[in-house]
Amino acid sequence: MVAIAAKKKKNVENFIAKKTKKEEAPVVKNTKKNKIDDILSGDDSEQIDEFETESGSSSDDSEDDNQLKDDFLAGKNIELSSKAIDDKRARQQKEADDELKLNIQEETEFRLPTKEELELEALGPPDLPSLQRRIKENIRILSKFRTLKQEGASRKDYTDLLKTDLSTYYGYNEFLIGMLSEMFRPVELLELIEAFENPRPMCIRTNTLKTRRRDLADVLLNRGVNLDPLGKWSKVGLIIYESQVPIGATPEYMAGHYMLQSASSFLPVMALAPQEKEKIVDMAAAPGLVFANEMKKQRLHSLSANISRMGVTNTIVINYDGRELTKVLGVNSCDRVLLDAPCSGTGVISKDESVKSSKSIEEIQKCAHLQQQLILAAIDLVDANSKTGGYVVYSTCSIMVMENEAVVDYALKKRNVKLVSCGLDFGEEGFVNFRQYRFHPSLDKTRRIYPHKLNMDGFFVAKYACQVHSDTVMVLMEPVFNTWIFIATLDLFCSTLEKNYENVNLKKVSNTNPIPRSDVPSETIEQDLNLNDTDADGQKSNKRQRDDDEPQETEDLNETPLDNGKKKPSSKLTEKKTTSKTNVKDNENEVSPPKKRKKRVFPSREEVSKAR
Ligand SMILES: C[S@@+](CC[C@H](N)C(=O)[O-])C[C@H]1O[C@@H](n2cnc3c(N)ncnc32)[C@H](O)[C@@H]1O
Repeated sequence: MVAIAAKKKKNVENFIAKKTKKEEAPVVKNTKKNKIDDILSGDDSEQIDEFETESGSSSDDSEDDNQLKDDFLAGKNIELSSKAIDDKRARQQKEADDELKLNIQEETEFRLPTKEELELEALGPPDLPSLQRRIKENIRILSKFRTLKQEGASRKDYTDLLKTDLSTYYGYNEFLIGMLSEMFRPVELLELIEAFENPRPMCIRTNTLKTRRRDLADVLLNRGVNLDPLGKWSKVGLIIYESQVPIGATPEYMAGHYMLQSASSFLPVMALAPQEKEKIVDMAAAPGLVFANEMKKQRLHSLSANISRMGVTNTIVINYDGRELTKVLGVNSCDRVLLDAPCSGTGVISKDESVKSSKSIEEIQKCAHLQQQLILAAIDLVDANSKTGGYVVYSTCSIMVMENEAVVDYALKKRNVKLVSCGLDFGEEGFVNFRQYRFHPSLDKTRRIYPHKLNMDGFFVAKYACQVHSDTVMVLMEPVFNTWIFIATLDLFCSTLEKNYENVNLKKVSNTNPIPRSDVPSETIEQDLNLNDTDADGQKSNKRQRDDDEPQETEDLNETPLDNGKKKPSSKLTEKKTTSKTNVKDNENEVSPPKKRKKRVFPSREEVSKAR
């Protein structure tokens, strides 16, 4: 006992020493105590409190105070000390006055640049500090528009400038910045974009087949890894702040004690939520089987390597296009399907900056079309009459509505399934209304994860599920590149997994397909998604071409956002949207020539990051 206590104490000391060195943790602030509470016993809390006190004592103020204290102790004249205090106060007052003056100056000075000024600006390299100031000022004005706006200027003048400035400053293409600005208010848009500039914290998932999180944390702490539990919602995750050893090459990693995984990626398996009794009892009674399918041959090697490293033994790796799986495994042959679909990656820009400028409407449509096909195949694999149910979880690391709510809504219309809660008590509700689109009301049961809100990768989860009482077959469709397979398996086998989540999101209620729903408006986003006449179900789509003069809604930066960041459907109609829509359609069908645009001069990536 004494030896264990001493070891724990040493761990704490190590931990504290490391914490002092590291920068402030991105997700969990003030967590040293939490961590110790969670990982170790309470004996060392005094030291931790001490550390916290010490760590907060290096400000300018305390330096000044120490100086005063030293002077006083050295017997210097008390008047001197008093003068020093007065000087300090005067200095602080002057700084505050200067800042106030600067603010007033900025408030009165900001004006929208003229067309000529903008044209001139576009000819030279961008002045990034001025752009940054202008973005901030613009957003400040937009958030108090009536009071602060320039006389005669419209909201659109400001939002157009904002979109252009954001594109130039952060390197986004016009399409993506336009899409994002339709989803978020200006302040939140900037928060999101800023969040994409920074990496998310590294997380690991404990392989509970081989170890316990507490033991793993202990070993890693001793190796010089600075870590914390990943929050109350996960019992197996650890967040890594800093490490003196490569996390992907420790002996514990090699031995399959953990898996590197982003926090968002924990969610689909949580949403699938096999319940403890079902898993353990039923699995022991009739061992579970996981089909891990991956279409790309070159990814099979790492998939198999992971499976074997993690000690997973109940898995069959197969190599098919997910859309063909019903032919391979049979229609209505499975109890659950997890579809972590291939997507545009617009939720993980911090991992892949190229997404900022490489994604176009055509590419998003292409992804969405494939996702539609995959989700139908996933549902078709599930047996609605299965004793255990038949749940499908759909997830993407995209934040585009077209790849998420629109795909889920599409499946609701094409199959006899229903949405139920994901069982995740965080994240934003999925959109029910977006621009002119109206999705099924139950879409509010899906979950959106944003980096600026939760410091997790942008993600979307919807659970397509049937009630399960014991697991016999689980198909991880396509997605299992390197994680789901054993994660799902671990969750099936182990009693330490997350639970207490409502078990269903989209429930397959019948193996027959529905007649078209009449409770939704005929025009939905799916019509925008289908690039050709055949829909994802292989049937002729009833896609209706939008008349060019059909009224469109305003850009959402011009609309009043709802409190939760969603936009109220607006009845205000503008020409602008019709124009941009026509341009998109022009690309597809060449109806009319797109408007000529001046080519913008973008700074090089190096230029931008250097300046920033
Ligand atoms: C989002 S990733 C899956 C990531 C995985 N779940 C993980 O956590 O590591 C999507 C995967 O879908 C695969 N894929 C793309 N098109 C597919 C298709 N038609 N059928 C099956 N898999 C496909 C890609 O090769 C990629 O590995």
